[in-house]
Formats: sequence, C-alpha cells, structure tokens
Amino acid sequence: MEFTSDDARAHYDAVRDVLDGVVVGLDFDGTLSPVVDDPEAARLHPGAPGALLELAEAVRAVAVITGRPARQAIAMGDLDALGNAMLDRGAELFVFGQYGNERWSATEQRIRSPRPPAGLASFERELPAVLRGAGAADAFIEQKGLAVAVHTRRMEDPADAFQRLVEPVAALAHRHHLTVEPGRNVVEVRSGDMHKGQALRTFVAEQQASGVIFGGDDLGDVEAFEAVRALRAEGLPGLVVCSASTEQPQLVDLADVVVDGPDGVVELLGGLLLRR
Ligand SMILES: O=P(O)(O)OC[C@H]1O[C@H](O[C@H]2O[C@H](CO)[C@@H](O)[C@H](O)[C@H]2O)[C@H](O)[C@@H](O)[C@@H]1O
Repeated sequence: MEFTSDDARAHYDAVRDVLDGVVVGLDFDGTLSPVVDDPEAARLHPGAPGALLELAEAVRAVAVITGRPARQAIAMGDLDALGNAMLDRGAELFVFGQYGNERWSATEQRIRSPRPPAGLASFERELPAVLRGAGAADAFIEQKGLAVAVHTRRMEDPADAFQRLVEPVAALAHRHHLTVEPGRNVVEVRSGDMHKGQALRTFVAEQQASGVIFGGDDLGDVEAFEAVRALRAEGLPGLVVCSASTEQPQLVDLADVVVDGPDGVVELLGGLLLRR
C-alpha cells in the first residue's frame, strides 16, 4: 500500500477514526475480481469474501458498485451467499449494478432496474456493420440489457483494435444519444443518466454515513473518485483507493492510496481493521 501524499495518510487515519459510520464502495472487475480474458469467467478474488465479511461488521454498510449487470455480479461473486452471511452478523451488503442504474440488497433480495435507454436497440442493430468498417468484426459484444460493451482483450492486438474502433463506436453511440465509457480493452455504451459518483453519493446520504471509502481501477470509477473528494471538501472523511494496473495508470494520480490490484485491495480491507 502506497500513500500518494502526506495528506493521504491523514485521510486514511480519518476514515479509520470513524470506521463504524463509514460506507465502503468497491468496484468489481479489476478491484474485487482479477481481470481475466473472458468477461464471463471473472470471479471474486479468493480472499475477498472473508475480507468483506469482516469489514462489513465494522462499518456502516458495504456496496459493490459495478458496470456489470447486478444479476451477473451477484452470480459471479456469489454475493447472495455473502450477503446472507453478512445479515447473520447484523451487517448489510448492497450491489449497485450498471453504474448505479440497478440496485440490490441482501435484505431485499431483488433487483430494481430501469428500462433500457431509448436508442440502445438501434445501436445494437447497427454495431456489427460499424465494427466491420473499423476492421474489428471479431470484437466481443457483451449485451448487458441496459448497455453494450465491446471488448478487444481477446483480439490479436487489443490496444490497436481499441484505437481503431473507439471513434466509430462513439460516433454511432452519439447518433443514438448514448454515452460512451472507455475502459480496460473495452468500450461501453449506455445511458448518460447515471454514474458511479452519483450512486456513491446516494449511498452515503441514505446510510447517513460519517465517512466514505471507494476503491476502483478503471475510467468508469473516476466519477466515484471525484465524489469522495467532493464529499471530503464538504467535511466528510473520505479515502480514494486505486487498484493499480499497468493498463490504466492515470487513476493513480486521483487516489490517496495505491495498491497492487485485487491482491492489494484485499490486504487493504483487512488492514483497515487492525488496531492503530
Ligand atoms: O465496473 P466494473 O465492475 O469494473 O466493470 C467494468 C466492466 O468490466 C468487465 O470488463 C473488464 O473485466 C473483464 C474480466 O476481467 C475483462 O476481460 C475486460 O477486458 C475488462 O474491461 C465487464 O465485462 C463489463 O461488462 C464491465 O462493465
């Protein structure tokens, strides 16, 4: 774990001082789940369930805030079992899927989800032709119900393929009034009505939190990083954790604490509980 400044150490101490009132928001892929080639093969880091269970008992509430559909994140992370284990200990788990558009809690056990954005169905119909035109016909298209992700990780040169397709895909998305979210070898297209920062702010408010921690690894997490900083400026203790990778180095500058991917995240979560 590396602090990015002297202030960062103070922010870490400040959230630990009010830990029982803190809400913890964590991204899934690249933060709680090691990045793998096949998006459908992603699973929680083996140390994550235990670390989250221990942490949940000590804080106000824990949420997984992910770009994935909530249903998928729950299945991949076995989060319903984890949520039940938390409930047994008097703690609560939330999952905010599709960048906060979907909501699930261990208590409610059901997903609340809006309708797909207008324009998404037309975008999906026109996408294959646009990918062919960009020389990226074999990009993997992940249909997420409320969004579409175009993946290049399993292509011959993922970075080059990403560069070839990002602009044409963005142009198509904008024609259908949709937002583009570039990420680690992926371009996501979705509604612009919600982002992780807004989801985190709502979570903080409804839990009446006295502090906030957020950890993420990719550009879709930047709004949540900014939300923690804004809340801190309003007087709420807050900590931004970057789950670092060589694929997305620019997030490091926005964080207070930098850790080495999901291994480092699990270690940090355990460390929060150690006696000062
Ligand atoms: O907000 P997140 O939980 O980080 O989800 C963001 C997107 O992550 C997934 O893609 C990423 O992880 C895959 C599995 O490790 C990897 O193969 C891919 O290259 C990454 O971009 C997921 O497939 C998307 O639906 C999520 O929105």
